[in-house]
Amino acid sequence: MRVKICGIIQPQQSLAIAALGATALGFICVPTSPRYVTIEQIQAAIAPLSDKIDKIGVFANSDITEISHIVTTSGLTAIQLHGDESPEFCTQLRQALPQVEIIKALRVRSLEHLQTTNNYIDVVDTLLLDAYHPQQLGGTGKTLDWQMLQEFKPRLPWFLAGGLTPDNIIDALSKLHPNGIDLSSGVENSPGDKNLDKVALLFQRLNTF
Ligand SMILES: O=C(O)c1ccccc1NCC(=O)[C@H](O)[C@H](O)COP(=O)(O)O
Repeated sequence: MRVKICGIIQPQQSLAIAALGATALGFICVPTSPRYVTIEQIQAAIAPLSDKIDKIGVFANSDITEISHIVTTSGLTAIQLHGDESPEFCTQLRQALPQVEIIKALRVRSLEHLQTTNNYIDVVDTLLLDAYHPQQLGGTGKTLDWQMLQEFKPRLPWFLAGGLTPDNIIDALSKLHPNGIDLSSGVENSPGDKNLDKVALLFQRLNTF
């Protein structure tokens, strides 16, 4: 299973978190986020990492020129679209960056809204389900309604996100079967400052599951 730790700011934490077992690290390229990182910060965080680790840039409603510039200059290997990007936008992004994994995040508002993931099946590689918050785009610590996801079995691999912590992860995985999990605030001291003891506890719990 893929394990993504998102919202990394400090280069030394990226190496430590990869060493603890993360398969993917997320870098927030959304300027309004307290976890926002510049191209230079991403380069510094990515430099010591092995090729096996996925380096995911998180964007929200950015244009293709900007995404392409950040991805190609920083060394990111995947793009997570966390805003209101349409399937048409995803198709154009694929044409611009054919080698890069595209992950479409959906901030799930309702069961009906969840069905909109069907529109992305042919145009992205991976889906990510996050919790909806009226004021914040992500990193909210808010948990999804797992009951609502019981029947969610898309044709694409998917990440479960939203309020996951070392304390609730086993409960989540005993109810749902995502291909990956994504944690941010549940393993932090404060936005962008990851708590390595909590990250270690997460992998300890995952290893016993
Ligand atoms: O984390 C942010 O600050 C953020 C800001 C704007 C768009 C997306 C953002 N995060 C996206 C993520 O992938 C987070 O890992 C995801 O929302 C889960 O966060 P959390 O509930 O804190 O585990």
